[in-house]
Amino acid sequence: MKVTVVGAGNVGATCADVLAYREIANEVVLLDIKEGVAEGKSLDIWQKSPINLYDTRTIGSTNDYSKTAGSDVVVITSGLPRKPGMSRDDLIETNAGIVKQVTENVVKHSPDAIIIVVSNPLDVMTYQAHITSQFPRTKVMGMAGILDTARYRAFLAEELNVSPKDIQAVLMGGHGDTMVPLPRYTTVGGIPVTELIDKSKLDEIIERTKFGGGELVKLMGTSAWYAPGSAAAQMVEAIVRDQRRVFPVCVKLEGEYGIDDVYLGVPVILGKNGIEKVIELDLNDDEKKLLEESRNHVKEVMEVLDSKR
Ligand SMILES: NC(=O)c1ccc[n+]([C@@H]2O[C@H](COP(=O)([O-])OP(=O)(O)OC[C@H]3O[C@@H](n4cnc5c(N)ncnc54)[C@H](O)[C@@H]3O)[C@@H](O)[C@H]2O)c1
Ligand SMILES: O=C(O)C[C@H](O)C(=O)O
Repeated sequence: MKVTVVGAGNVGATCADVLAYREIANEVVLLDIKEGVAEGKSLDIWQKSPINLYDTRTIGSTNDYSKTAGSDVVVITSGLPRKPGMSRDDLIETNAGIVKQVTENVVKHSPDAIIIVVSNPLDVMTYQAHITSQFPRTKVMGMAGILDTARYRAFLAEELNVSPKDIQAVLMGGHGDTMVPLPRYTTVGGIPVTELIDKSKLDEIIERTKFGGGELVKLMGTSAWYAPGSAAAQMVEAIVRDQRRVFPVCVKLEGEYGIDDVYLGVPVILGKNGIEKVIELDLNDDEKKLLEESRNHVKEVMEVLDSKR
């Protein structure tokens, strides 16, 4: 299996590193527009192989897409990260151009690839990759739900003083402040979370999760990369190993949840064909309302993109 990661910055390099040391692919190509960066980082990851004992070959490229040819999966992380005081949507203009240009090259050299978008604003950049590639919706998706859910699970594990491994949860909606956490579908070792934590504390954790990306931007002056890079690698793994994992993933909805033509995070089954199935949960009225608000927000930003095309 061959995987390309476009963008050798914080998220892309982390993703390539996880793909290599977990031997998720035989070959990982890291590509960046900045001279030497991708070559340097992939060489560094390769030189770590005798220490960490893996044989995934990592190859770097300065914007030479011929090296990426025939990739099975392409992860797009290229684009600006936000700085303190910015929203993800503020990145739209610059990143839409970058994602468009990158996707055109990906399609040319890897026409059968499955594309995973990471660049922000996530839902709308997934839309951009989809319209540029013209690939079926099952093969163009965005990574955000695994990350948002991981933050929620980590905060819950800390509060309950239990292993994060035992917390199962699902979050839906756009990757932003309107994301929709679902306490009804959150369990701790099979026990509904609502039996273990009081409502006000759970509400606090949900609020912290919604602004989890911003919390890190404020601390570091740029956005997160360890969890995002690992989350993207986990999606790649589910595809290349045909694991049929159930993850929240950003996908174009075509009537599911009563929503058409909008890119939103929903639970899906992820396997060798990409999105194998969109899972439709039976949401209650409050949850439906939150999802509708999230849908409206993403749709507005999609319209901004449409107006600039
Ligand atoms: N979906 C998520 O959950 C999530 C999480 C974290 C970050 N992000 C987003 O991912 C993106 C990358 O974040 P980062 O922290 O790695 O940023 P970064 O600045 O560290 O890396 C971005 C890289 O993209 C490269 N690049 C820019 N234009 C390019 C082009 N046309 N072709 C190839 N490479 C190009 C840059 O040279 C840079 O190395 C940002 O948009 C950020 O907001 C999304
Ligand atoms: O917050 C950001 O800008 C980056 C990313 O979307 C995140 O949630 O960490």
